Amino acid sequence: MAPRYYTVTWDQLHRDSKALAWRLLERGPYKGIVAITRGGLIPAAIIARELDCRLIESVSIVTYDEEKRGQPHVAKAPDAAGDGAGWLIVDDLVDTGTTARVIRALLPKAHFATVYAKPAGKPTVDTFITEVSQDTWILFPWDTEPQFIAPIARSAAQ
Ligand SMILES: O=P(O)(O)OC[C@H]1O[C@H](OP(=O)(O)OP(=O)(O)O)[C@H](O)[C@@H]1O
Ligand code: HPA
Ligand SMILES: [Mg+2]
Repeated sequence: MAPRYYTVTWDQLHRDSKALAWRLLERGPYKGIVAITRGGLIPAAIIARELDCRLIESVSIVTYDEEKRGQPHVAKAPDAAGDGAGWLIVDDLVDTGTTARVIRALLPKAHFATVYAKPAGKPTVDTFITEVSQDTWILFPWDTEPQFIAPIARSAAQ
């Protein structure tokens, strides 16, 4: 069966990331933010701006090739952040929780936040904003572009 899609625009991503920043504010301050590249980079930048945090660390974990899941691979481990105490980890979403489990093993004491969460990944995340069903693929603005779509009447006639 073709996957369902949930399209996120830049504007929506900005608003949802700001909503996450509001929720995280009461738990702070944080020593710094660990962005999980690449998907966590833009939410992390928005949250860092709102929390007035200028220390940003990155971790690169590669789990997917487009929509196909593989074995998680740590392409870049954190340089600072120790065991994660006082640090905030930010990613765009948790899906199966595979990436989250790897980052939690690296930084067990950090607070882990994502903008979006699917049910299977929910137990691995401390704070998130919007839940999306497991059979839905989230289309982020950096993976899409606006294009011509035929009128409904024309596509329905085919
Ligand atoms: O909960 P999971 O099933 O692990 O899925 C979530 C992870 O998958 C995506 O990253 P991806 O591996 O596609 O790399 P990217 O961020 O560089 O696009 C997404 O950005 C999360 O990091
Ligand atoms: O639903 C998703 N959208 C984009 N990237 C992802 N990586 C895992 N799940 C997803
Ligand atoms: Mg990612």
